[in-house]
Amino acid sequence: MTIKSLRRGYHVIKTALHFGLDELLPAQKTPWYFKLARACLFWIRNEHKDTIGGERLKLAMQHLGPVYIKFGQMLSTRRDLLSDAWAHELAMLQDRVPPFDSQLAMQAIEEELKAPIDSLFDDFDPEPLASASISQVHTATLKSNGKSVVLKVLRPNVEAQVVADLQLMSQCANLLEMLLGQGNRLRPAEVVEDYRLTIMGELNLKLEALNATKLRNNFLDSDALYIPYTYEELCFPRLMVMERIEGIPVSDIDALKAQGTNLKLLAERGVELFFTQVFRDNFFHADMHPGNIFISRDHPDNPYYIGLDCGIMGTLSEEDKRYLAENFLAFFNRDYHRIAQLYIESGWVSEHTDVLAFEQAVKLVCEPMFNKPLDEISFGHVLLEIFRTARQFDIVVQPQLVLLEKTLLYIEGLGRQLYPQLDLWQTAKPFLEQWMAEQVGPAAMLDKAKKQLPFWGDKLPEIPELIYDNLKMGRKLIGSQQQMLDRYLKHQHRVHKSNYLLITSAVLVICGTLLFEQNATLWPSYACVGSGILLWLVGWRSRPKNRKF
Ligand SMILES: Nc1ncnc2c1ncn2[C@@H]1O[C@H](COP(=O)(O)OP(=O)(O)OP(=O)(O)O)[C@@H](O)[C@H]1O
Repeated sequence: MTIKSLRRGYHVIKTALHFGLDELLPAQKTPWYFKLARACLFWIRNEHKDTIGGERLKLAMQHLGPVYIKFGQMLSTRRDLLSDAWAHELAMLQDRVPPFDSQLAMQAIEEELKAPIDSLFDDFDPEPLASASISQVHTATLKSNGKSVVLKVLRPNVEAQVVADLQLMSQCANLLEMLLGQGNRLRPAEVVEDYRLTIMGELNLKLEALNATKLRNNFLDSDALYIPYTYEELCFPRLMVMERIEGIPVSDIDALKAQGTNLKLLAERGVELFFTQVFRDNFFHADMHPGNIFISRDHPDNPYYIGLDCGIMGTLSEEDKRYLAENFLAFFNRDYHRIAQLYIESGWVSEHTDVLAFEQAVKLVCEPMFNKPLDEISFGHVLLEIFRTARQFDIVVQPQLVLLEKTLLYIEGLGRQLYPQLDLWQTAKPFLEQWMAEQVGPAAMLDKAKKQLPFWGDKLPEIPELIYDNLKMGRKLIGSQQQMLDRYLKHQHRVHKSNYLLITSAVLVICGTLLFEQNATLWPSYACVGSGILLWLVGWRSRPKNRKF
């Protein structure tokens, strides 16, 4: 631990105590040494006694800076762990932070490009277009084609700051886990690990550029989503250059209305996009907060989304996808038993779960939803509530499912904001039904066979050789089996012969003994015993040496 990290640690502890976060721990679970340590820091007082818990946490995170602000934002999406009130407070955290010095930005850009900015760009604007917790965005014109672009550059030293803060966070999380006990539903260590994966993904802009290109290619022919072009040859871990887009922020409903955007179509397209990304492409944008989504200004009657910031993308396994689709369908068919079964079959909950108890719990979650009009039912909330329920049954929620549930909540929230009567089921059902039919119908079989074709194409030339080798091996096998049989028969023959001689010798010895007692002449008796001994010797010698053949 360096002096710097000790100072940072002290700053974090001071902030936590200053906002009274220690008082939020249940008193009965706080051990004596924790209370003693708190008493030793008596000069740091809780100055927010009148503020409620969620708000105190929000203020503390705001005070601690960008890494904690982003952590708070992520935490706000873990509604399976936090109560709605706390999640609501944390969702209000804004990571629009003051820009950093343009000189530093330009220096970082030139270091990555290994060339002066004006050798590649015209009109570079030192005034940032936007400035967020991790990066800052500047506009320019690309010299080679005259197109408007943006340069997204990481904040100076942001990686070191993130790593140091993460280390501290995971130490605090481990301490908290110790205080609250392993079984606590907050699972601080798991949450911090989840955050680590998320934020580390955002720290590599080269990776973000690759994600953006992949998503762009998936939707090249789409009239629902546009992803700006990234100039991959100008993308590096700390710098990303992409096409500049013009759009209306999706949260600016007034501006969307003013230009006559077809909001119903837009909301429905949002749901379609989600299902297409998850089920068709298995590659979904998992950071769809309103700051990353813009709406086209052209043809507002047929509007499309513009997506930015592909740092966090999600994928599901084929199995998870199928279980998820079946889950949605089972939910709308009110088949709670099937939902419970699906959770167990998929391995999302332990196989030792009491299915009936779990089914009852799922029913308690789902049934009230059906008393609502369809346009008020929320897939995201259903999934969220089922996760919360499943936690009581010791579910290990897969990170990719949490990402998906979070994205679904965003999409739904967005859709309902755009068009409050949005009927998610009507929009999603045809898609899901078609997808399921494609998975299990004859077309799916044909498709799977088609997918196997390259494999068989590869293996086909080897088949005659394999057949020849197998036949040869078969012939050898028959030959060796025949030899084994011959050996066995010979062995049996020797065993029988030896047994016959031994029994005969025993009979002759017995006869010789009887003759010896009854006859005055002794030679027949000696002859019997002698030939008996001779036969015994021959029989003993002809015995097979070992029992194996
Ligand atoms: N291609 C672009 N064209 C126009 N503006 C852009 C473009 N890319 C980013 N911006 C602007 O910069 C802002 C920040 O970009 P982005 O969301 O990618 O950064 P970030 O650091 O990942 O922020 P956060 O993760 O907090 O959302 C966007 O909200 C948008 O206003």
